[in-house]
Amino acid sequence: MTEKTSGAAAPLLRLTGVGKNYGNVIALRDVSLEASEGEVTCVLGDNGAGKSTLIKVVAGLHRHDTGTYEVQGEKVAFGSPRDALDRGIATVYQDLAVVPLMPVWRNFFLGSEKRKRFAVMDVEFMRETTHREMAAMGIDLRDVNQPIGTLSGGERQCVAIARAVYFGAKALVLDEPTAALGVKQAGVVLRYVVQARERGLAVIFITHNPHHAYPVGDRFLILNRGQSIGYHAKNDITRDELTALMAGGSELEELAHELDTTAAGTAAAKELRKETLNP
Ligand SMILES: Nc1ncnc2c1ncn2[C@@H]1O[C@H](COP(=O)(O)OP(=O)(O)OP(=O)(O)O)[C@@H](O)[C@H]1O
Repeated sequence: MTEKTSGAAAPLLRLTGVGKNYGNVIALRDVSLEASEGEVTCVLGDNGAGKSTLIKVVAGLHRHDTGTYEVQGEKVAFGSPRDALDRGIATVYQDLAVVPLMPVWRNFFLGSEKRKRFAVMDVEFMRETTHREMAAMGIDLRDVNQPIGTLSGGERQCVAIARAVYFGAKALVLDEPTAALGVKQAGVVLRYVVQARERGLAVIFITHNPHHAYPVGDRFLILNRGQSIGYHAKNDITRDELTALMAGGSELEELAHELDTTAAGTAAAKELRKETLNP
């Protein structure tokens, strides 16, 4: 477990025994997690595991029904994403709310435009700032005037991350930022995740890919059907163990067991077990 030198200081964000129902669907049950400055907490889970619901609680879109949510040691129950943002919790969704035909800098400042006297937009300032902030995160944009729609998916994610950092986020919640990306682009985004951590943010990184989570994560929460099936610090778990847990360990064993009833099936079951433990 990565011990913080700050000793007794409360983590930036802490969920304890949180539950959330949609009518009689239990989307989350008794889930706990912490996110501290300068750390990446990964939340892993398959479809329907409860990842989106967890994000919505953290981001202020939904209130939790049970358990507690604390920010810097203070209990909160956000009524809207604005409340969460006011406490420094910024969420970057996979389907980024960008205006594709507008320049990168306009998207960077969208809704928070810098103005000079007589409400005239300070375009120069916004262009320079966008370029500088992107460079600080390790991306050298040739032209901040280019429409954001011309950037790659990975670069667009990076603009959103840089923007959140610039506007003072203390905690950054990333909703499957690498899901729709190829290996190279995913690598670019992972580099940003590390950058955000280096800049002292508490990062919550939602993903279903243990190969993306493991290299950048400090803690790992694995969800399955709304419940935690593991919460580990990096030095408590290997990448292979994380992958096996994520693959739904017992479910795969069940699948292998079913396959293992004929000679041909035995070979496939063996393969499946091997795959799960040594991806
Ligand atoms: N608005 C809703 N009303 C009813 N049930 C819901 C609602 N949103 C989610 N659920 C249910 O809650 C459970 C958790 O869903 P959630 O979307 O949080 O999972 P997820 O891990 O994000 O999955 P995915 O990766 O497929 O988005 C699922 O069984 C889902 O069907």
